[in-house]
Amino acid sequence: MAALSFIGKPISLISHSDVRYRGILAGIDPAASTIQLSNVYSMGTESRRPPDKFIPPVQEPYTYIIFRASEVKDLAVDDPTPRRNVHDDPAVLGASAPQMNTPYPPYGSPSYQPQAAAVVQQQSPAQVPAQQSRQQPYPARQPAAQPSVSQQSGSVPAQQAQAAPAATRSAAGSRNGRNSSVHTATASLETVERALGDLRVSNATANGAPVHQRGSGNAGGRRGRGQGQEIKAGDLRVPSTDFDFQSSNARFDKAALGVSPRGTPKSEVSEEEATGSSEAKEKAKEADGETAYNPKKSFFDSLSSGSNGPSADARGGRGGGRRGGGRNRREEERERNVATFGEPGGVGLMGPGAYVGGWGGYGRRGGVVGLTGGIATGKSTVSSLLRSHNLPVVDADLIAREVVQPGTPALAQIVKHFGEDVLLPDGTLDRPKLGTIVFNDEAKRRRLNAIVHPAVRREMFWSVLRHWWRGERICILDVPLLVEGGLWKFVGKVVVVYCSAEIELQRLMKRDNSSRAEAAARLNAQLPIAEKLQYADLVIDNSGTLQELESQVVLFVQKLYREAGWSWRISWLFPPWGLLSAVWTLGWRAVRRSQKASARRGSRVPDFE
Ligand SMILES: CC(C)(COP(=O)(O)OP(=O)(O)OC[C@H]1O[C@@H](n2cnc3c(N)ncnc32)[C@H](O)[C@@H]1O)[C@@H](O)C(=O)NCCC(=O)NCCS
Ligand SMILES: Nc1ncnc2c1ncn2[C@@H]1O[C@H](COP(=O)(O)OP(=O)(O)OP(=O)(O)O)[C@@H](O)[C@H]1O
Repeated sequence: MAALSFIGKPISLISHSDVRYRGILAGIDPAASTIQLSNVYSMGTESRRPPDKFIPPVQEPYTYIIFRASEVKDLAVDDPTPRRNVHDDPAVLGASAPQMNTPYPPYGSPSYQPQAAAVVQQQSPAQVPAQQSRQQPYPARQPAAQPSVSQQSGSVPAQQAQAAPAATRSAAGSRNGRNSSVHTATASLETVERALGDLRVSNATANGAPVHQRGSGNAGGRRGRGQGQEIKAGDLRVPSTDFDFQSSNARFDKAALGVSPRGTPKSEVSEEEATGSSEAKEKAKEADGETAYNPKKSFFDSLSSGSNGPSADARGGRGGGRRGGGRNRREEERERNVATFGEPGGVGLMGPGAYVGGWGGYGRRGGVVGLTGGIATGKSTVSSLLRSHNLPVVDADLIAREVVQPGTPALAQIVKHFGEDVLLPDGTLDRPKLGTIVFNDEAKRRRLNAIVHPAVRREMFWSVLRHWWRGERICILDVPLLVEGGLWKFVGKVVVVYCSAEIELQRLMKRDNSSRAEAAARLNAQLPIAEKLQYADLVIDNSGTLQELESQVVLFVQKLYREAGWSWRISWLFPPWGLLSAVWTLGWRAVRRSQKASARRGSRVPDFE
């Protein structure tokens, strides 16, 4: 877990071939014993090798490279300062435009492979159309051809390239022995994790910050993670002191990923697009090329005040699909929610302003909490835990099932666009069949989204209002596409349930009993988890055991309740106050976002963009 805390940090990695790579730590896969970096620059051998064995740097960044841990010689967390432009460096003759918004590309694409044996897979962004790279962060197939040294030789003359750039201090440090941030990863991922774990401890101590003991404490970095290695129930210690989420989140350094939150989410298409009018198609094109947030397509901006909710008997649905157990659980939870909060449709007096106002008074401090993550990172598991702590959860997946029950307008639209074939004999939606269609065809998925999402939004809106009306001070929105749909801007907190893409894939395959290709198709339909981290106010790291997850959730709940305090009551009793504070909250968040964005612009380390 300690090593994972460096996800999102700039890393310098030296392979046994003496090539140094700089990139953002995007994942560590204990099963495959690999380390993934994104936005990677190959710095070449610099002066670690004699001139006749010199390998020059490559100017173009690679969207990602996966390294064999056993072939990693040195690993360092790069000091982001000084912030230099590559053009300031005498070694650099020229450079491509900084890479923005480049998540993991498809593993299966034909790609050039760097020479170092440490490299398992890599992808040059130039070879991946922006949209494709966005859409296919995870491989459905195995990697392409092996490295070619000649291809790697960049246009930088050896002599110039040999002058080690100033920004490569940590690697230089490793050459000259060791600087404080360099650790040797001799032969295993465990060692890499330990090195990072030790580094974390030493950094915290050096900064005067307390070294936080959580669960199994720093030993977490040393124990084998995941892969069924469970800690005994008796080993689980829930600390009585408050968990320092702030410093925990600081470890998931969003800015270090170098992708502006404004730039990444892919907006959803409108209902018009589903009908395929030319104007709508134009809009869809814009959406594809669009990098900035588009309020017209954001979640709440397209809210309708009319309820289009499902009939009471819509609940329950087929449930099964490919993950029957999970769905049954959701349905049971839904039953409990209904028992507690009643059927949808009761509250109709307040518009969206009141909704935000109702929650906005403590939006910053809890209120409506957006829970998201990648597919199968554990959102539902976290939701269940939150419910067991009596927190109300509005589940977008569940609502998405309700709004397509027989007799609903959304189902009629689906049949119109996808044909009767997507119906089962009993008239319900054949979810696995539709899933196979839409997760392998982006246009069709967007069309489905355009049909289903507006109905989901409306229902979620009313659902949250009901919770507020009933005096719930906290409401969790479990929305897989929170970031993609733009809703993240309208919640008080964004909580991302994280695990590495590989763990995600493994859990998805296991849960759905699906092939790697099927699972990858689903995973690729979403923004990569590493990118979602950038939107997080809090990260729940679900890379470890369920017990570890549970202890994080316990602390998270304590924090939520404490932060919610009492001030929410004012908003509840006096809605205009709620409205005002909502405006304040949203304004405050917008200012924070733009401050962060300009800070990022001002302090950009081009190598990591
Ligand atoms: C395609 C459908 C019929 C497949 O149903 P199935 O029962 O196999 O999957 P289920 O609905 O349980 O979804 C499982 C997970 O897939 C992911 N997912 C679902 N839909 C989408 C989508 N349109 N885009 C990206 N990821 C999606 C989410 O992480 C979700 O948690 C169904 O997912 C669907 O109707 N999707 C469109 C509605 C939607 O976007 N739902 C997500 C929350 S609003
Ligand atoms: N810490 C863990 N260790 C092992 N398995 C886990 C852990 N957390 C979750 N799982 C399992 O991983 C699978 C995915 O979890 P879950 O269904 O909660 O994910 P999700 O994010 O809600 O998925 P989706 O996006 O499809 O809704 C489930 O089978 C769950 O039991």
